[in-house]
Amino acid sequence: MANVLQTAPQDWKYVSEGGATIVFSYVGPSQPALDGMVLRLRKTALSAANLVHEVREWDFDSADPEDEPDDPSIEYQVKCMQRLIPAEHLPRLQTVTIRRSWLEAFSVFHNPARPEGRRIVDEVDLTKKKGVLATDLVGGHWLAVEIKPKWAFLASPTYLSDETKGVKTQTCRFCMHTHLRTQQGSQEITEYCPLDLFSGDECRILKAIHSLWNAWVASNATINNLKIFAEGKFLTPSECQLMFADRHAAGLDLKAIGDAFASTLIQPLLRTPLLRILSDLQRNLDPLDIEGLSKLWKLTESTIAMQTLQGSDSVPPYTPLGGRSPFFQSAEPHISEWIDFLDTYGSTDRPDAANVKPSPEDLRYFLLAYLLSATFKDCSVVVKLDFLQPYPQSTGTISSDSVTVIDLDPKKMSKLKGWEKLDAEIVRAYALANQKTCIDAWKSPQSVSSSQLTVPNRLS
Ligand SMILES: O=P(O)(O)O[C@@H]1[C@@H](OP(=O)(O)O)[C@H](OP(=O)(O)O)[C@H](O)[C@H](OP(=O)(O)O)[C@H]1OP(=O)(O)O
Ligand SMILES: Nc1ncnc2c1ncn2[C@@H]1O[C@H](COP(=O)(O)OP(=O)(O)OP(=O)(O)O)[C@@H](O)[C@H]1O
Repeated sequence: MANVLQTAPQDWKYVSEGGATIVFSYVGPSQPALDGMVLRLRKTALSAANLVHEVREWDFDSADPEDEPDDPSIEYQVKCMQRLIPAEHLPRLQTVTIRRSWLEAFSVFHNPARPEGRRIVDEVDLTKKKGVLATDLVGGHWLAVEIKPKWAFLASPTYLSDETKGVKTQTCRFCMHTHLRTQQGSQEITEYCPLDLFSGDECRILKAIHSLWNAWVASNATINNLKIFAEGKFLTPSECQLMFADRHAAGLDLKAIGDAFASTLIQPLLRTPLLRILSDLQRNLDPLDIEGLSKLWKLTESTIAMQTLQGSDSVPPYTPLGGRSPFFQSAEPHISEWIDFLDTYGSTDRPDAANVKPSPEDLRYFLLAYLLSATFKDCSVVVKLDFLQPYPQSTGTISSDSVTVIDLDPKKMSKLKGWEKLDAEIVRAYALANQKTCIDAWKSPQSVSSSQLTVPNRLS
């Protein structure tokens, strides 16, 4: 196992972070186990961190790292993701041991490099004894473009309510969410629509790239849907000339640089099978929509309740979606259950979304499927590119396309309730808006005409 405890904080360089983790690339003295790798560490909210500092100041260095399981992303990738995504599109991951005193020094050293907006809400989780070492996708002699594409499909109408069907089958979730965010005061205005990026159509993918670029420029690189790195350096628009080989960019304005960027990025995006794989997975794993899933939860609960409490008129209250139901298994899935789920998902016996039964087995299947779909809706794609030329050329030093997917962490059952609430909020806000039409290039023509999931009136 690579030993990061023998490295100093200055042997690492801050790369970037998301809501849950923070990533550093190794820049210290050459050692085969660490060269070309990044360290991905879990974060914790500052309030939670303070609580832990107070209560458990004493024992972290002495605790045995073996007592802590590996970061869930490792097992999830090895046992699940590798069955769904070809290995060449996944980074290599391995577990490493860390220690509180090492993390403390590390965190103090690197905190100033973090964006203020992140620094005031969370910090490296000092209680963790394990981190993840991964292939460094941004740190070499190339341009790395990271796109967080988000939701790739329009909801299937099958289980939608009459109130939401019109909206959800016309406008994609990302565009509706952008509208809500704008209403809530977000300055990050974007015209990007994921359905363009996932369309497979050159003009539409170019449109998506230009929209991402414009939002990147307008936000001064603070949007989370597009990040650009040159030799590991996170770029802002004022540093765009670093995207070019030599000094070709001199005299080019941001519009011309955006054109060069789009005409270079379009090639790997058109060629890679990864976008289509992600879009198919998202769609196939979420055939019910959160609304259908919620109806299935209620119906399953009421069906079992009525069987259990035969003859009784008293109807139990519904457990919120994803909560602890007394009527069926609703715990967070363990890795062995994920493996069984994937066996079923890959078989001909998988439950039919057009004919869902209110049984604990079908419900459990669609719950896990939804969680897995959520992982693919929230992952990012990193594309390795040659440095730009002012006028696009077909030759390049990066011989084969490298398009890799990152952030494939498992999502938790406990998120379902929040997702249901957010979905309702997004659609409610959008119903009053001037609705745009998003074109889903891969929508299957057949859809079931009427909902099979009717919650009994007295229970709805
Ligand atoms: O709900 P969404 O679509 O806004 O996605 C969240 C992301 O917001 P985004 O829309 O990309 O700006 C959000 O991204 P940021 O932290 O805002 O960069 C997280 O990825 C979050 O996942 P988790 O809670 O860290 O597991 C994401 O939450 P999940 O819905 O994937 O749980
Ligand atoms: N293997 C890698 N090589 C280089 N950079 C990486 C790698 N993995 C992650 N990063 C960088 O670190 C950032 C944070 O990682 P990641 O997206 O996995 O975090 P997260 O907290 O899970 O994100 P989210 O908020 O989407 O849940 C990424 O956006 C990317 O810029």
